Amino acid sequence: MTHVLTDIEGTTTAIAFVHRSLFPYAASALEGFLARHGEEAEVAAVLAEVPGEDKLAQLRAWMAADAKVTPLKALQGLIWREGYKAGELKGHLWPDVPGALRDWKERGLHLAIYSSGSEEAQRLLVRHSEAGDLEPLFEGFFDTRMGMKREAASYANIARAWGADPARILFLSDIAEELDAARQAGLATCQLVRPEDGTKPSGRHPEAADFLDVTTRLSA
Ligand SMILES: CSCCC(=O)C(=O)COP(=O)(O)O
Ligand SMILES: [Mg+2]
Repeated sequence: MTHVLTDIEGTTTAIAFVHRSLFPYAASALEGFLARHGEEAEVAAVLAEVPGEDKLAQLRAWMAADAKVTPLKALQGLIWREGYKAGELKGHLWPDVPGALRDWKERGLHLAIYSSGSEEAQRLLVRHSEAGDLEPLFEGFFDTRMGMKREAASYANIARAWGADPARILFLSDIAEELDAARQAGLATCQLVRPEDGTKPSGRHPEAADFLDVTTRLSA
């Protein structure tokens, strides 16, 4: 294995942090953020991708459905940027994650993230993590612009963009359907089955309880 591609929610980071901190933060800040920044080019460009007249209503409907749609994920990233910079947010990483990532990097492994969260949201979470700035450890931050996470073509797109042989990429996720799609594209897979997140083993992918388990698998 030469490359490790990791999911965030349920893999590096507690599901509870995403659903009880990040998402509520964005939901409560949304209306004020649009009032302050809606005319700015960066935000207006995202809003142009939101269908219908009532952008706020559409965004709130997507939030309620946890829709993994690119314009919502982009806007959440812009809102979280304000929160991280204000010190109101800190990126959660499970205790086993920072040391393992540094170890893998020191071994010469290439590291990247693939999440439905936008590239901006990914960078912010690891830059402002509880373990400090881990952004330099990663070569890539792939999001739904590469495709949806349950589609095999997305992983082929990522391997091509990363310049990596799919068979030498290990994809880490908690979601079996994402791992299925990655396997279909020729990637190696490992399901993170973190008891703290209540993840259920799929029984069709190799499993790890944490990143220390993954290190053991990488060393095998
Ligand atoms: C980068 S932290 C925010 C994660 C996020 O917005 C999200 O929707 C997570 O979805 P995933 O498909 O990566 O579990
Ligand atoms: Mg996940």
